[in-house]
Amino acid sequence: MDNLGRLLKESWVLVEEQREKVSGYFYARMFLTEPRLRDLFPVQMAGQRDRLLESILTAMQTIEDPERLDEYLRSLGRDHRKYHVRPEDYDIMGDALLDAFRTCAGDEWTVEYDQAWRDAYRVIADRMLAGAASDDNPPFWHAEVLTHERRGPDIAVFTCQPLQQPLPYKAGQYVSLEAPRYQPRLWRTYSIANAPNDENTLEFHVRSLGAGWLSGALVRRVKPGDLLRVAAPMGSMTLDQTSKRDVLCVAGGVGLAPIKALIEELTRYNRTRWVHVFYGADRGEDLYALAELLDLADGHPWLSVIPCCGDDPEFPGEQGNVVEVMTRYGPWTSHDCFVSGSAAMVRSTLRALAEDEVPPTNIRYDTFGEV
Ligand SMILES: NC(=O)C1=CN([C@@H]2O[C@H](COP(=O)(O)OP(=O)(O)OC[C@H]3O[C@@H](n4cnc5c(N)ncnc54)[C@H](O)[C@@H]3O)[C@@H](O)[C@H]2O)C=CC1
Repeated sequence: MDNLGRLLKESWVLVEEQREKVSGYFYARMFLTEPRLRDLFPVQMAGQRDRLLESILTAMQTIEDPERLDEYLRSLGRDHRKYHVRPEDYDIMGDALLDAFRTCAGDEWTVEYDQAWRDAYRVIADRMLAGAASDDNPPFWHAEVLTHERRGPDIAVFTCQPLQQPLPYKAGQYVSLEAPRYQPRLWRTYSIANAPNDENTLEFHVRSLGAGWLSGALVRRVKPGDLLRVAAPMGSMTLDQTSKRDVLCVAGGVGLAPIKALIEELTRYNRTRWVHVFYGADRGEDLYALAELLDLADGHPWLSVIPCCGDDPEFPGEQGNVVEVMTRYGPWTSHDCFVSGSAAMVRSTLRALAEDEVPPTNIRYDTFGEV
């Protein structure tokens, strides 16, 4: 690791236990300096606070992979066009962030750490600005909800269609969504669950265990005819069409969404690569898209789908969580691996694949900064 990476990681340790304090201080300082920026954020800030730190974490996790970091920051910049952020706002945010770190870290914060974050922030801001400047698409798309289907008490599958122009993306990517009618200015990321198609429709799978926030509205309130806003696509969990390796997909719960998009994409050109999909949920009734997956497997001999349940002894398929089951079928050493689910599930899968000695470059996942 180079010196900058070391300084960032060392200094992060001083603040990581105090994330809430850091983000509280950051937003307070930023809104004090530029009250106009307050209007970009939702009335209730509680669900918003972690977003900034998640992005910083993702950037730090990719710092040793310059190509991935560059693409991540550029797409984050494209995504941030939805806020109508001005270049000078980036300076205000950078000052507020450094101030928050300094205040929360206390005496152990050094001049070296300060300079390291200043340098890193400059790189981050420049790449995000470059990403935003090179994007000819609108800052966000208005999309009309076409279908909305509840699949159990907490899960919905819905489709929408961008109105002004198609939204170009790659299978496996995710976007920020806003439902202005129900939760104005509250943007959250969701993976697109279908491969790009001629009708330009986008499918989403959402689970919400509580009543509040955006997922709650998307599951329980949104209906056909509603308008959503969709920001620029992001994410690196995409297929390399030139790869000859077989494919392993590991999906936990609604983490199936990007995996389903990848499978759809593969059905268009794949003839030669074996594709194994492990799809896990706690109970059989939570495997909300199993029938569709099995239909796809029926039509494509290269595709096998292995459903599993961790908490349903009556389930006729595999028993155990998706990582345990996938491990039983391994090793996966020479596969291209795609992993999607909760942060804990992704972490556990990465550990299992490391034991199989899968090269990290053959593993794709997007965790929105949580792993
Ligand atoms: N691109 C991505 O990575 C995406 C991630 N997600 C995330 O996927 C998650 C899905 O949530 P739910 O549907 O509620 O599913 P869930 O969290 O109930 O988990 C479903 C299954 O995943 C496995 N699993 C979960 N935690 C595990 C662990 N620690 N170790 C081993 N296996 C584990 C188990 O088989 C479990 O039955 C959410 O956190 C969501 O944010 C959703 C869409 C895309």
